[in-house]
Amino acid sequence: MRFGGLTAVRSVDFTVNSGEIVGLIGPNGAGKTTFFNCLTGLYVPTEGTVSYKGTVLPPKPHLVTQAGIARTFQNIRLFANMTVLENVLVGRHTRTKEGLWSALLRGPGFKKAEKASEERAMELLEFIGLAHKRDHLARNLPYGEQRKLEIARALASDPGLLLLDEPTAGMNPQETRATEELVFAIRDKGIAVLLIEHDMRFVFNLSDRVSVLVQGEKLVEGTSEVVQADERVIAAYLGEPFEGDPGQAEAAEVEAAEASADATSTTSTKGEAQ
Ligand SMILES: Nc1ncnc2c1ncn2[C@@H]1O[C@H](COP(=O)(O)OP(=O)(O)OP(=O)(O)O)[C@@H](O)[C@H]1O
Repeated sequence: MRFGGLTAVRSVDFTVNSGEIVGLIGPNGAGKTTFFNCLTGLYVPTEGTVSYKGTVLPPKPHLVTQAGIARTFQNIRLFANMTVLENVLVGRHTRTKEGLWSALLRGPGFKKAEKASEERAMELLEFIGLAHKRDHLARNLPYGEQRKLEIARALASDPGLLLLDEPTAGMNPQETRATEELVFAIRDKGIAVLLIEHDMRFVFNLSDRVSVLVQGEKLVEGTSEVVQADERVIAAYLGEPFEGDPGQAEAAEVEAAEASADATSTTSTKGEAQ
């Protein structure tokens, strides 16, 4: 995927199998979200294709959802002034066959479909533990529940593959643990999960396989153990391997941090004086 002169994702060949949880990690700007956007039809890749169950997908978001791939976004994208139930029902629309006229006339076919959709939405709310809040406005939910609701909305399209973009961003440790259980439960339903995450403990704990993107290219892919031990990953992403006298290295880091803090406070003092 190229943007003008910038190649954001280069020759990334990537497969997710059913029943798998796969983690996609990499430093900021590595191309992870761009890769998700290519998979879901938000971007039309400059070269290459995305296939689902052996069929090449047209790069159009609604067709990708219809085919069986659903996603959440890095930032919450709920309908804040709609209820919890309504938000899930919105995610259901790709699976209802009733057309516009039927919906407008609210004929018997529409009412039946509406009832079935509502039942399915309630099942999903039970599954994520928000059934008791069905009539609450989305904006009034605590942050962790809003993220859960996004996942329920994505599940409402009955996906075979769920893409989660930083599902634990901004969560406290309890919410993160609950999300971990939720992802396992989703996998246990037979849905494949591909997730972008910066929380390394979360990603290595959950994933059957982890793929590392660096500057738009796949650096390494393997089990959590393999990836965590890979020298290139440690150097490029997890931090330099620890070498030499720890005392000296620490002292140098503290000195550098103090020097930069001094510089910042001098600048801000100057700023205030002006
Ligand atoms: N629509 C766009 N137009 C131009 N450049 C873009 C566009 N989207 C992404 N990029 C660039 O592509 C590169 C990859 O960005 P991307 O957001 O995919 O990285 P990321 O790995 O998801 O980062 P982060 O972890 O910070 O979310 C960056 O250099 C970014 O500036």
